[in-house]
Amino acid sequence: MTRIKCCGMTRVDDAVLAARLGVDAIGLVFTARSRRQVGLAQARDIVESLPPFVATVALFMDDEASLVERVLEQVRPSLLQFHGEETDPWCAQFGHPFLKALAMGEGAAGLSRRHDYPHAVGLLLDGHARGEAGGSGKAFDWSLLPPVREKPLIVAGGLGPGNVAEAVRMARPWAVDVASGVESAPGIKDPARLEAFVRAVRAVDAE
Ligand SMILES: O=C(O)c1ccccc1N[C@@H]1O[C@H](COP(=O)(O)O)[C@@H](O)[C@H]1O
Repeated sequence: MTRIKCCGMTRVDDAVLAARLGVDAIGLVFTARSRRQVGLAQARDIVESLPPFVATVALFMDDEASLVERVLEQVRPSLLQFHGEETDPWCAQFGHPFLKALAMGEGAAGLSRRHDYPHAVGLLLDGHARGEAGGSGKAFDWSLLPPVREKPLIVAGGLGPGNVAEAVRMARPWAVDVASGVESAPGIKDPARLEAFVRAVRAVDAE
């Protein structure tokens, strides 16, 4: 079964709906480089609204270690996600499981960096170019995913209800991750689009 992460949650109601629809993980963006940035109290409210077995992922992009530490202490996310130029030892310093995002804007070059992160529990391949923020709605060539995977691979970037089935069929990833493709505005999830996204993934899983 393909896991689903819905990133850039800013409202309790959206997170509760995502959980009800069967989303496996929600993402909370703490970097100031995002239009979906949440504060600590807002993030804690969202995390506390979730039922058991829905994972929470705290996203950073070249942020200070002190911010990551505050989030770990006050929000207690299941996983960290690093979206910038962070190195493997830097990401590992928190002693908390993390995903490392690789920018797939230059195609296979991004994928070649997967060997640089031995401590990551998974790699998130996003369509943005190196140095750019994610959450931009840019897709990459899903046929680039290698057949042999040392770690879980998560496909992100430019996914939505209309193309996620094709992405899953082509790439057979561990999980898919979506932000802008299920929104009516940055950080505001659209219930119909979110439901259609989950349905599309589950339909391919059932094929
Ligand atoms: O969502 C953001 O605002 C964001 C900001 C900075 C780095 C990463 C960000 N989001 C991640 O990007 C992927 C792809 O987003 P989209 O679906 O193309 O809009 C998203 O899933 C987040 O993991």
